[in-house]
Amino acid sequence: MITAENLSFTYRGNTSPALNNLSFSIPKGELVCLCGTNGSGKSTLFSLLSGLQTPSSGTLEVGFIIAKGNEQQLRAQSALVLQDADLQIIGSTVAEDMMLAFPANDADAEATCRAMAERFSLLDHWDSPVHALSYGQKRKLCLAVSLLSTPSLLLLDEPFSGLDYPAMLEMRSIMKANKKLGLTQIVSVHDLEPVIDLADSMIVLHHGELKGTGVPEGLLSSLLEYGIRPPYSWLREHTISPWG
Ligand SMILES: Nc1ncnc2c1ncn2[C@@H]1O[C@H](COP(=O)(O)OP(=O)(O)OP(=O)(O)O)[C@@H](O)[C@H]1O
Repeated sequence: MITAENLSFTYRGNTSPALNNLSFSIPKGELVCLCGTNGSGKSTLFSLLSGLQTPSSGTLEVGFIIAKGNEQQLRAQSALVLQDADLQIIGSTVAEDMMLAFPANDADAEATCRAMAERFSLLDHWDSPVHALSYGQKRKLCLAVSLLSTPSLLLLDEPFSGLDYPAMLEMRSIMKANKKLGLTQIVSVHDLEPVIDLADSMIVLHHGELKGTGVPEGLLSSLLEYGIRPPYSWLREHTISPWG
């Protein structure tokens, strides 16, 4: 369970808050669609949820970890997958990038990493230099590495951007599999189409304010007001059609 109560955050040197007085809760295992226009505060919320930033005021509880004050534990339990894979990959090969998630003396590390590489269809690239991977493969590598730490919260920043149709289908399959495993996932998107049918709930941000939270059906009609385009099936006949 994730709970935010009157959560606010202001960047150093800024006069207005990037997030202002947010209160919401997310049950364990949900897939949440986080949406808002550019600058609405999505990345900032991810920074707080992943322990990279500390709330300026209010509280944030992830599992039994309460920020502020426990950001280190928050970092251990939340996995943030950035939109730009090149900012996240630190190894020189797929194998090295994955193995860096474990201490050097961990005897089980290679088997665990190879199993994860297989799940993400990266095993054939095990010894490939990371610069030789495609954009989509790099993004899968980041996701695979983030899951190696068995997080309880997965934060995906624009996971569909730049992916082709088969890769988008694969990303959806990964999310569905994560959901089956009971992993809580928050997915930040500008375009709702490829994910809204998988979402249990939504969080809508606008200029750092929370404009809505709850099941998609209760929020989709209000989105245009905040510069977010509802999915086509909702505009046409107020339904959420399976994407694919
Ligand atoms: N490092 C920073 N220093 C100062 N202000 C920042 C910083 N990062 C973000 N901001 C400001 O905080 C507000 C929220 O930005 P944030 O990046 O969280 O929005 P976002 O919803 O993720 O946007 P986008 O969709 O463009 O990625 C914006 O007004 C932005 O200018």
